Amino acid sequence: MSTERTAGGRIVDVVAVAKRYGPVEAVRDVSLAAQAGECVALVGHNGAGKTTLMKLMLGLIRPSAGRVAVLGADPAARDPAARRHIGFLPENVAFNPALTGRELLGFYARLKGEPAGEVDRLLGVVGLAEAADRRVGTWSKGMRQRLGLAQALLAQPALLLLDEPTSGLDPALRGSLYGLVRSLARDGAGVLISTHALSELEGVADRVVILDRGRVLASGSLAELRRLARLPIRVRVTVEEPATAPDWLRREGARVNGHAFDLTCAPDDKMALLRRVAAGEGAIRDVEVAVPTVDELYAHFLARGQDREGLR
Ligand SMILES: Nc1ncnc2c1ncn2[C@@H]1O[C@H](COP(=O)(O)OP(=O)(O)OP(=O)(O)O)[C@@H](O)[C@H]1O
Repeated sequence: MSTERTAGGRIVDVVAVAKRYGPVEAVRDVSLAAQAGECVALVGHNGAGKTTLMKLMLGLIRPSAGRVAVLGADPAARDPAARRHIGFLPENVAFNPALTGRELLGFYARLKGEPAGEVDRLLGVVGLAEAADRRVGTWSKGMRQRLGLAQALLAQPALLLLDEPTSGLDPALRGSLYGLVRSLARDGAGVLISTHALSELEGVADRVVILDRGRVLASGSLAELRRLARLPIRVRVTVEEPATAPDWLRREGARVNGHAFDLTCAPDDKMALLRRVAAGEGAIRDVEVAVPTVDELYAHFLARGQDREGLR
């Protein structure tokens, strides 16, 4: 196994990078890093700059400003040995439909100098062993996507770049793909995933980088982003009898569903509020606490970014 996978080793370093295509600033002053064993997600709407960042990490394009290092080297230096350590699943995987899964993966394995045994192993890893000898033209989108993932996993890459790997997959297939991603990260790979959907990333991404029109709006773990956003927490208190509910609850809460009151509070005030609710003893039947969803977090950071640029 390559030394680059030593726990905590820097796999990707993007420092103050800009990329311009003529008048279009696809990426502006972006810095991000991924360590060995870490899964980092690039999240953003269409045109946010996710694919451009992946192309920069693959060395397919060069930055207009700033610096990109992958496994300590310039990815655009065209060193084939360094390229072996990078696995890439493009956004739109296209395979020759007349070939079988085994033939296609065998072709990519030969390109990477991998032994034939790896083909069978990887077809098993992505759950395609049984379909391997059918032409991929007869496969579902999810099966083709998993073949793309198997191709990206050839040669045990130290860095895995997955560009919108779950687009078009049903929830069960998304779950199994993300399960695979987690196990690769546990084995020491650095994984970068791009996606439109922040809500998919709970329990998957160690860190999330939210992008909008080429710049980073926020980055951190989902827990850190929640703390940063300070979005209100919703508390629903159900009482035995509204008429005998504590005075403060009737005053401060919004009555819903006959027997319940909705309250909101800042994250730091949550425990104090729950203590007040608990002091209501017999009058209180139930309490539910709802933290902001990841979609609400995403909307918050997008809106904040647009406010700062005077776009709203
Ligand atoms: N080769 C190119 N020439 C000109 N403009 C480009 C080129 N590639 C990308 N862009 C522009 O750069 C911006 C960022 O594009 P990019 O493909 O990186 O976004 P993305 O976040 O991957 O979007 P999507 O979710 O739609 O794939 C867009 O405005 C896009 O039109």
